[in-house]
Amino acid sequence: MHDGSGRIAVQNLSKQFGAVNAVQNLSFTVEPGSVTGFLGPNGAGKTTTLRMLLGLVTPTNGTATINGRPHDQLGNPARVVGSVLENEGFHPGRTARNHLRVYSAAIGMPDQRVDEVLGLVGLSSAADRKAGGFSLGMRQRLALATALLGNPQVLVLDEPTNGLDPEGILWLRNFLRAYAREGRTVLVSSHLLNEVEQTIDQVVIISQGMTRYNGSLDQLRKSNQSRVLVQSADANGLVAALQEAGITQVSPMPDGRVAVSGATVQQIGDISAKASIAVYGMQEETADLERMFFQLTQGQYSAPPPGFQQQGPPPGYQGPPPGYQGPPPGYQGPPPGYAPQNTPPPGFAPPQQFQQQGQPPQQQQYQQAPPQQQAQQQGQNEGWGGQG
Ligand SMILES: Nc1ncnc2c1ncn2[C@@H]1O[C@H](COP(=O)(O)OP(=O)(O)OP(=O)(O)O)[C@@H](O)[C@H]1O
Repeated sequence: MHDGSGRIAVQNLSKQFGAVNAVQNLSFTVEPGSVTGFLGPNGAGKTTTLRMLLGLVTPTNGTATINGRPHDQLGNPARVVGSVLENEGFHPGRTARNHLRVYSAAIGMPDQRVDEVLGLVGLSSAADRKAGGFSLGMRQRLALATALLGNPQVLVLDEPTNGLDPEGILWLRNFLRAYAREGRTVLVSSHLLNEVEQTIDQVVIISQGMTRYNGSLDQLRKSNQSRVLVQSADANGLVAALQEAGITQVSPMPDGRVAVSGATVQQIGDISAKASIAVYGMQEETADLERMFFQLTQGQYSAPPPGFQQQGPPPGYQGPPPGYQGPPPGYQGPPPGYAPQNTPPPGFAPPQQFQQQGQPPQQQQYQQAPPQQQAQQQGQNEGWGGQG
């Protein structure tokens, strides 16, 4: 039997598809009581890892367990773990209620649970509509309702914000945080840190199939990795001089400045003086979370997000706080082959979040759960438009 701990443990997990190393020696644990973000750029190996955890793909090496057991040894797994993976299919001619009844019967839950989960995801008023006519956001909710049927201790969601409008994202955030507060385990994958940043407390960051960071989001935020922006008489000369001195995280910026990580202002000043390059100014800049995520996963982006290099420190910024002690615990170094890239190659498509900015919110297409169903949510879900 499983140990009932709610813990997810991934140990030395690898998956090779022919020549593709989709996941390489990945290890992390996810504890109950918090929402953990499983983050990495497109193709990092998130879906493959989750599919191994859910028994849908056989690992080449290593183990992925829930409650100390692989998925196929969980007994009635739907009562332990609920999941929503990409491309969930529904019979288009079947109503939401009937779809849920089929699944509910298959895992031995009473029909009454169907109405409960419809209420939990705010689909009660659409219960008798055919799933074929549902919007993407509604299909996401129906998939979540299906995952919740077994009242599982562990919830695993792959890119759950896809297709949700801002209101839906807020609703999902409140729902997941409340679910975790009940002592359950929630693991949510995303390639967009900013979409899950306000939802998660713990984070596992992977890139190129390997773990880059595993720890609390707060710790990552507080680590204050900084860089120095240098205005000099000769940017190329300064880059060469710094690299010769063994400082490798050096990137010329479009505005003529040079961004340097892993070196102090004094070191940079000494190196430029030795190379006889005049320095007109230096600014220390603390990394924001988005930039740290980018740094941790940089090897896999084809180019930095637009504006990435241009960001300056906020007004009033006075350098890193006293006591800065380097990268956070859990940081496992830059990806192999990391090389700063400053100019997007031809055909560069910016990450999705930048394409999405400025789009009008979609019209709300279904109704807030009635009060008695909200009550069923044990105070956890504040409903549409609820406050985070
Ligand atoms: N069935 C498969 N056969 C061959 N290669 C695969 C298969 N599934 C995944 N891959 C490859 O494994 C790598 C990791 O893919 P995966 O879908 O796990 O990444 P991901 O982090 O979930 O990406 P995304 O954010 O785009 O969903 C990719 O290079 C992908 O092309």
